[in-house]
Amino acid sequence: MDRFIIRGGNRLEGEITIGGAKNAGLKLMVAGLLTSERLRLSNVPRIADIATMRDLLMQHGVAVEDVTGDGRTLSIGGAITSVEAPYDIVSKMRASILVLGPLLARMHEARVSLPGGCAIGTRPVDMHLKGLETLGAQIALDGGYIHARAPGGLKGERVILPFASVGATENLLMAATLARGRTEIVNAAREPEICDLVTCLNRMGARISGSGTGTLVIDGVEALHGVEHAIMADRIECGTYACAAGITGGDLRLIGGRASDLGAVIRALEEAGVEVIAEENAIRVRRNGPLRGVDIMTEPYPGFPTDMQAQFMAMLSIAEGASMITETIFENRFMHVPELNRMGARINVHGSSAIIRGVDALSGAPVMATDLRASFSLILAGLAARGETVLSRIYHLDRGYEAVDRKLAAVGAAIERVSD
Ligand SMILES: CC(=O)N[C@H]1[C@@H](OP(=O)(O)OP(=O)(O)OC[C@H]2O[C@@H](n3ccc(=O)[nH]c3=O)[C@H](O)[C@@H]2O)O[C@H](CO)[C@@H](O)[C@@H]1O
Ligand SMILES: C=C(OP(=O)(O)O)C(=O)O
Repeated sequence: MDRFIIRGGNRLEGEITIGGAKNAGLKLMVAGLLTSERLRLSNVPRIADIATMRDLLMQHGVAVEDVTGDGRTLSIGGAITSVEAPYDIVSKMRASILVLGPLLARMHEARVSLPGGCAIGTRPVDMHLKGLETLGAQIALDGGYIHARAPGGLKGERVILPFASVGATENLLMAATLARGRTEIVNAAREPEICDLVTCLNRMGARISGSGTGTLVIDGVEALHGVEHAIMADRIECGTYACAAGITGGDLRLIGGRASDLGAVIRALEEAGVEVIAEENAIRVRRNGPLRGVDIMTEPYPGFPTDMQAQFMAMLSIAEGASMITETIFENRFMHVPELNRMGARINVHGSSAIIRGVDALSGAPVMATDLRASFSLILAGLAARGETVLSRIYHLDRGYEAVDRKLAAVGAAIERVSD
């Protein structure tokens, strides 16, 4: 199993190119199930989750071709020969649940393994299922699988989500594009990745309005067609490297980063004493003065993203004064706390809040990654710590960050990937 060895203390300076967004790319790949024509996606990140989604689409019989031979442009399409999403793939990647709506819409049937919980929470899919039932699906749970049928096709309806779930919004949105009549999704999630999906679906011939608002209106169409679409830049990767500049007192230009997607993150960075300058097609992030403690609460977009919580916690662990981070999206997303404390941080968790008392310095230690963003928080801590940090279980990181060691080493970090 691979590990990262990080020797802390280097100030990071230079340019990092931000890749395509994992959380947009995965859903855009799934959108390929909605048409028999070719969907060509560019700016594809080379990460493990994209490879897993490729396996899943191929399991459905759909072709996924690497057009340019470098994994950056994928052409997806063809006949669906299986409506089953098996346990071994779904258990690797929860986003697999998103094939449910498109399969139902196009094939009128789907058999998808229940994803179960993961390191950050129980993560039920009740809103996905209830919403699809409202659109006329008959759903049965059997042997750990969701068996869904819509013999006469799905029918547009008004669906009110009790919580603005990203995944439920996307599943229902994709299902509704091929349903009969009008669907309204009320209390829809407004994440930029959903807007990217809507843009692509509309280009494919879907009739969706309300993108970026809490109500999506979808007028179903007979069929969608193939298009080309470039995946948006990854706002979470961008925010993560912004924290790398913040924690090391560095100066990074994040090429491709879009300030408009990062409002709450930029506000929190600035409050913490990190300067952020929006440039054309880039964001420059630097810190000269001290880091200051800030209070943060995670919320659905446009609030502060839960996917940036662990990285901010690492950065605030060496800030002047205290910070409080409240996690409202997932019930168990503090697994990085004991690992950060092993590196000398002073963090206490009280229910859904963590109190971070800034320390003068962290010290390197062997630590273990527990999930994707938690893994990066430990890298950030390692970059700022005295001495050597050895981060194991980095397969979590490979799910969603491309070439972390190469990108960080290019801006001055002492980081090395080693295999046992
Ligand atoms: C692949 C992807 O895009 N993942 C993102 C997506 O996850 P995901 O789509 O799973 O996140 P959701 O917005 O659906 O989940 C938010 C909360 O709602 C709960 N819930 C959700 C659905 C449901 O049917 N019932 C239910 O109770 C979840 O357990 C969680 O506590 O949005 C999250 C919130 O921004 C991000 O952290 C993830 O990175
Ligand atoms: C939680 C995340 O992803 P997933 O929903 O795929 O687990 C994430 O990207 O931080």
